[in-house]
Amino acid sequence: MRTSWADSVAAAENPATGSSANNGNWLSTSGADRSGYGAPSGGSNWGGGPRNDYSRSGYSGGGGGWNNRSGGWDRGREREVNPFGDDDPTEQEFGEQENTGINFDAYEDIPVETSGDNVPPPVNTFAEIDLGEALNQNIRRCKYVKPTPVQRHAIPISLAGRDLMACAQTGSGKTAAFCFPIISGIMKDQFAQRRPRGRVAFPLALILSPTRELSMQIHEEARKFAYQTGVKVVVAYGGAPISQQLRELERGVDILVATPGRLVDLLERARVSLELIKYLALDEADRMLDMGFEPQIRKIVEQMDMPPPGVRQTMLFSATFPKEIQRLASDFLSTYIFLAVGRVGSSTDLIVQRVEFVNEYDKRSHLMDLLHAQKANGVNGKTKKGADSLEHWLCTNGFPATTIHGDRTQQEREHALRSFKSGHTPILVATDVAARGLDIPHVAHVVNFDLPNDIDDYVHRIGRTGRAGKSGLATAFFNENNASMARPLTELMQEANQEVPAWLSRYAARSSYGGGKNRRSGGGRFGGRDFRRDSSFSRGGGADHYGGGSGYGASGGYSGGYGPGMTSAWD
Ligand SMILES: Nc1ncnc2c1ncn2[C@@H]1O[C@H](COP(=O)(O)OP(=O)(O)OP(=O)(O)O)[C@@H](O)[C@H]1O
Repeated sequence: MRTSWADSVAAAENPATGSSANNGNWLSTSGADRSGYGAPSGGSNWGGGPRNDYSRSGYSGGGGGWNNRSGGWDRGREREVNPFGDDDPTEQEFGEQENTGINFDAYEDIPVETSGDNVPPPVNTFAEIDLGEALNQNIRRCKYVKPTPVQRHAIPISLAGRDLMACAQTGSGKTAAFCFPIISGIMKDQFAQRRPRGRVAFPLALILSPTRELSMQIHEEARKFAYQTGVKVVVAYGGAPISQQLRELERGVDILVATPGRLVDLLERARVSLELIKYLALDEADRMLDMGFEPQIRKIVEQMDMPPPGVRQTMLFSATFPKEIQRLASDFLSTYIFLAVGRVGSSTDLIVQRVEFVNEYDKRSHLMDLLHAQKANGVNGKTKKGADSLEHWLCTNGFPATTIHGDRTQQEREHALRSFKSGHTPILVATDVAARGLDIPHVAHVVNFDLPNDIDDYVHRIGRTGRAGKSGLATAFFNENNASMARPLTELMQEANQEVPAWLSRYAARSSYGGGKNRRSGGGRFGGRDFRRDSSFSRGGGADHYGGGSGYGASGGYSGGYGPGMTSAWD
């Protein structure tokens, strides 16, 4: 999969789609391999936490023990395509190569903070968790040697049936952190096999994400994790023919991965019912609850037939969690645990961040210098932008580029992404439609050609590099127009032990926050901090309560080894 350019740069400009900031950024990639392989699991007990079982019509809740669900994946009538693409899955399963290139030790000293009542203790290995043999085998196939910090904490919490708001660095393995408990929960669920099949699909789990490409990616990952478990994963997103998605749904679905718009469409056509949802996961949850998506999410979660909080289990994940969004999100949760793991690649210094002062009219020639330098280093770049013109300009100047933004057709978007991922086109110019979640191996360089207006958007953009323990480089072009970013950028860089140019510090000293968006949501080393810790938080009446600072009682059903109710430790 590697290409002539060892790595590539993707640039993204930001014309319209998606979130608040409509500026550009750049990524770079070189395709190829990932991660490492993990020791086989042992098999201990389930978390056995205080999750309620929900008695719905005909649903008797899950019994104990493993449910082989032999008929689960289309009840044995269809052959499941091997998502690993190797026809002999036993080969390499317990393979020699483990996680080449991955430096997960970089995550070892990441700060972790949890708050809430009776927080289940973290695990150190996958072997400590009984996820079921089929899932364990897939973990080995994925070459995951050991859980990343967010997985170490989030998986036991979710397996114990607890609601969770988890804030963890970009590229740190959040997808698996919510997929594993969902898949193993469904595998254990006796009822799962007895659901009716027909025109209306009744998924047991719903995973929502803000962009089509991210939904596709989560679907691909989840299919790997669920391979041969009997758990069926289906994806539904806009811009693609609905008929095909309907056919897939009719064949049966356990986990539905969807973008909100297409899901609302399916619900309104009465082709999907959320009545049996046991697990709800929102990826990029802060984005899903900002102004752009909140009404659709409320409609899906609160106004259709989904079981309420406390009946279903809800998991919210993102690298950033502003307090005002946490407040909104708490409507969806019941007695939840807040988990914060580090910030960006920041604490681990995985991403080298540079800021250069570049006047608006100089940006293109500056970019050219950057790309030439990168090429000379044997590294290549791709860019994408709401910036077809930037793409065109790059191409005419000898830098093969493609672009992804909301004005392109879905087919064009997918083609651009494939071309960039494979290394065929080494530069991707992108808008914020590609800022979140996309996991493209070997992105060497993210260039913020136009800085966003929101520091959290910056965090997600630069997070397209420096993933899964690898190092990365991010360059931002800064000028007078970005004055409001000076202070949050300076703070973020300081936290991440980055060199802050003196001129940027001077800008920061002069500028004020002006309130709102760019007030840092994190507090220190985290991309978010439990808003319930604020003195202004009212505890009145709601289902949620916050047990900060307390110890754990045996009543939680856990067998020892608990930390304090709120921990702040270097993991
Ligand atoms: N335990 C593990 N061992 C090795 N690699 C892992 C492990 N868990 C996840 N990965 C790999 O790490 C990469 C990043 O994971 P993922 O895309 O889930 O990150 P993320 O936290 O969701 O990032 P973002 O905030 O950008 O959405 C993926 O390529 C994934 O396969």
